[in-house]
Amino acid sequence: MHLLLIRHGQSQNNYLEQDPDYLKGRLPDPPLTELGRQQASRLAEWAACDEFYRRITHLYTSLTTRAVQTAAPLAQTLGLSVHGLVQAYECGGLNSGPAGGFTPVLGRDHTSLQMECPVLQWPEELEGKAWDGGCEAWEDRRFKERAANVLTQLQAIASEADVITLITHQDFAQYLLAHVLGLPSRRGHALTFLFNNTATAHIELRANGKGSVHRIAHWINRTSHLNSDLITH
Ligand SMILES: O=C(O)[C@@H](CO)OP(=O)(O)O
Repeated sequence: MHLLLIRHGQSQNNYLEQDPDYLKGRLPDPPLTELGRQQASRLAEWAACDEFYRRITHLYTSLTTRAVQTAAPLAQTLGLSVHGLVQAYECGGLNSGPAGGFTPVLGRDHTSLQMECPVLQWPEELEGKAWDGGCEAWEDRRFKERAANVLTQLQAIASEADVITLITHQDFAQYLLAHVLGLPSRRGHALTFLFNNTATAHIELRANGKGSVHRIAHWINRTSHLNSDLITH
């Protein structure tokens, strides 16, 4: 299986991170900025012309607004539906942030998120319900467990030649990459891999015929679809 991880485009929170009042202005479930939408469009345009991206067989996304908005142009270009993956959200889940006492915040429902991405398929486990936002304590073991679950879910649906794409988040991608590459565990906020907005990471899991699997990192943090003035972190 080929796993293509994509970080969402620049969100309003990513933009605000340069502001000293960031923690006060932080939104629980921020939308993309105009620049973030441009990044997502560039990725879709790139995908239409790139041999590897045109092989994408499945599109999955976290149920945050910024991830679903990033999925929309890519899905349209590739003519694929987008499947919501409950556990692919950012570490910590949706909450009001430090200024709001980290109060849990509910996620959106299917109808509302379909306004961002009409081809969004709702996860069966949430049938008739909105996403609960996944608010969780900041504990390394939770993120590792979620990353392992997400990869198990994706591997269960994938055949060897499939290219499975998941739109996810900077911190959670660190756990996914560590798990899929078999790296030692990381702790806290330290980043192992730079993962810019709409950057991609391509990891291949290839059975070697002797009962084990080769893990091949083809690339991490690729932003070939963006001019340098569109690269943000
Ligand atoms: O939650 C966030 O704001 C950041 C944390 O680094 O992650 P992402 O922008 O990838 O969602």
